[in-house]
Amino acid sequence: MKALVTGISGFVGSHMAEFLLSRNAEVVGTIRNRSRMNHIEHLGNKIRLVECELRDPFSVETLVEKERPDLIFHLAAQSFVPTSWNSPIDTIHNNVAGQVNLFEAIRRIGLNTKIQIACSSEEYGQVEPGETPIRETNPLRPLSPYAISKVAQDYLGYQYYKSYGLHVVRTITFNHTGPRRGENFVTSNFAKQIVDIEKGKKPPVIYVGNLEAKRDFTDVRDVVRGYWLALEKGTPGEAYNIASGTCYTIAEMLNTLLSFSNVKIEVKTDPARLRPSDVEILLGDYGKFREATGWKPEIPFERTMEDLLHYWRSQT
Ligand SMILES: Nc1nc2c(ncn2[C@@H]2O[C@H](COP(=O)(O)OP(=O)(O)O[C@H]3O[C@H](CO)[C@@H](O)[C@H](O)[C@@H]3O)[C@@H](O)[C@H]2O)c(=O)[nH]1
Repeated sequence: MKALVTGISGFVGSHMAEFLLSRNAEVVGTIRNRSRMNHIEHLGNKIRLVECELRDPFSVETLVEKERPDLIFHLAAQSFVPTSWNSPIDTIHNNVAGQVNLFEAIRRIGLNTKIQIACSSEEYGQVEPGETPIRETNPLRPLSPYAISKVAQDYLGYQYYKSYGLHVVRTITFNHTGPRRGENFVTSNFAKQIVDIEKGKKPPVIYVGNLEAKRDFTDVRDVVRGYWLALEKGTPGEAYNIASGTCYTIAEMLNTLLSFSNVKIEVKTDPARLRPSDVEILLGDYGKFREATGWKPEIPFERTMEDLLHYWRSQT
């Protein structure tokens, strides 16, 4: 079983690679010339890396023709919401063109590859009272260029299944975190600030943005198991929420992190961390995915938060 992971050097990609190796899959991953390798160095020659620029159709077609994977986990993306306001066209081009190039390559070469695509709960955007927990049937009211790029990826998955019969499974993943989460994202950002304070690298002040937002966090290690099950048992063309079914305010998430540390910290709002529009609440109903695959989250939120702090403590 050969699995291709796009974005293998990223946060989710590195966990996906570890999971696939535990299932004895042959793992090939795409990197770009500027990719950082620190998340996958420990995997050594257990995985094979191929340089591929997903925005370039020739690069993608060459890769797909040569590798002919059985499974694709399409995780490469510009995934940070604030960046999408600074460079909306780049986010949309990167996320949408990369996926179209993959789909077109599979279709033109005529492979039966099963493809998981990483859609996002950001697509739901403005969620009205009474709509939580959010089901896949909820209207999409995206609130950022990033969310728009994910709506496009999501519906391209639907369209390529309907038009050409491509085996695409659309996973709509709610927030996920754990060791190696990039430091821009809120859980890692706060964990790293706490660890920097513990190590005396910065004064005991933690800078924050909107602490009122509510998010549904799943451990990345549960998420990648979900992606595997999505291709093993999911129905092509369908969209599935992957979530924990519980949500916390960002303030509660911060307090959970602080409960694992001894430092006394002052919390200050940094206006630069506030967004033009922020999604107020994301709380997912994963019943459809559970029904189809048997998946449920196994790692409790507190353990994820503690592991994240341990991760940052282990970094120099
Ligand atoms: N990044 C960040 N966010 C902050 C901060 N303070 C408060 N927040 C709030 O924390 C929430 C989560 O922010 P992020 O961690 O940046 O994630 P996101 O915008 O929810 O997007 C993540 O989840 C999506 C799925 O819903 C993913 O698709 C996306 O790639 C990303 O992982 C947002 O409401 C944000 O305003 C801060 O200092 N930094």
